[in-house]
Order: sequence, then structure tokens, then C-alpha cells
Amino acid sequence: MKTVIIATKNKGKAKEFESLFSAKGYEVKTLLDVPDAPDVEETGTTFEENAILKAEAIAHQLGHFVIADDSGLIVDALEGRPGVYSARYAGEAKSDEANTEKVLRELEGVPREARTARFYCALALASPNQETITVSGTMEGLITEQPSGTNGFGYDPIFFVEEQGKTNAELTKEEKNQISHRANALRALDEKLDLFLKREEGM
Ligand SMILES: O=P(O)(O)OP(=O)(O)OP(=O)(O)OC[C@H]1O[C@@H](n2cnc3c(O)ncnc32)[C@H](O)[C@@H]1O
Ligand SMILES: [Mg+2]
Repeated sequence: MKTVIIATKNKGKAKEFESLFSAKGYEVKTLLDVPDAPDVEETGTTFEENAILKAEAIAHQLGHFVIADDSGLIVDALEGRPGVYSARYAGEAKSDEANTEKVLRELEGVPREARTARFYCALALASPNQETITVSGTMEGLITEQPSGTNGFGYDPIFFVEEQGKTNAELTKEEKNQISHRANALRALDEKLDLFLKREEGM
């Protein structure tokens, strides 16, 4: 089986990449399987920049091609916050609960029609041998007034998808993986990934 390494320490992302890639016949490894993987500082001002920083640092360290994911929630009424600061929005502890509570608090009194938001996912594919490739994907939704559902991770319990009439955390893993920003970004990577891997084999 072909293996792909995802440069992430986020368990929620790791699980999603496992199902998304197993459908393509790949086995997934993440930095959760690499005990001494460095923490890469996310100093970029865009998701793409941060994805490139993580992918290139880890590809260099492992001497192998890797995919990194930088993603987050963009809330219109908050001028795009939490954005690239999504993981640490309520502090360094990176608590999903504290982060969602902070967004809900900041949106108190904001009417439904003004609670529009989107998830954004930038993926970077990097190798010591080739130029880095980036792609992105989004998904649209509304921020609820309270959390609902236990599936998924991060901001999923407060992200309502109108077409499904459910929050992301009420969708099954399979349902989310059809429509998520991560799935959409991976679709954009599909063709480029094959070409990239072919070139990798020739090196
Ligand atoms: O950098 P890595 O190790 O991949 O893990 P991280 O959790 O720090 O990941 P990011 O820097 O990309 O921050 C993304 C944050 O955005 C949120 N997020 C991203 N994708 C999400 C999704 O599909 N559902 C809910 N929240 C998501 C979640 O809070 C993440 O912690
Ligand atoms: Mg991070």
C-alpha cells in the first residue's frame, strides 16, 4: 500500500485524512506517529504561507514528501477572525471548547443572517526534491447560538451547514468528508498529487 505523511499533530485532522486517503488506496501517517517531530512555528499571515512552512520544514526533516494542512474558521461579523489564529484563538492551550465559546461570546446579539462563516483549508505538498504545490478548499455555513453534536473536532459543533440542516458535528464522518473544506482542497490536489508522486518515483 502507498503511504502518505501528513505533517499534522491534530487528531481530528489525522482521522479525516485517514478516511479521505484510504478511499484512494493510501495509508496515512501523521506526526502523531513521529514522536520527536518538531513544532513548526506558524508565523505566516495566510493559511497558504503556514501550510508551506509546516510542509517544507517536515519534508526537510524527514527527507520525504509530506502534505501539511493549515485551516481555520473565517467569521464575517468578526472581520475574518479567528482566521489563521483558529487553533489558539482562546489561548495557547488550543482548547476546542474555549475557542468555540469565545466565538459564541463575540457573536452574542448578532442576528442569524449576519452569522455567515466559512472554513478554509490550504494544503501544501512539499518534498526535498521538488517545488512545493499549494491548493485550497472552502465550505460555507452559519455560526449557531450554541454548540450541537459530538462528531468532528474544533469549531464543528457551532458550524451549521444549511443544505444538511445540521452542524458539522452532527454530520457523520462520511457526510462531512463529502463536503468539507478539507475534502474540497484534496479534490483540487488530486491530479497534481499523481503527477508529483510520479516525479518523486523518478528521483
Ligand atoms: O498545525 P497542525 O499540527 O496541523 O494542527 P492545528 O490544530 O494547530 O491546526 P491549524 O494550525 O491548521 O489550526 C486549525 C484550527 O482550525 C480549526 N479547524 C480546522 N479544520 C476544522 C474542521 O474541519 N472542523 C472544525 N474546526 C476546524 C481547528 O480549531 C484547528 O485547530
Ligand atoms: Mg497549527
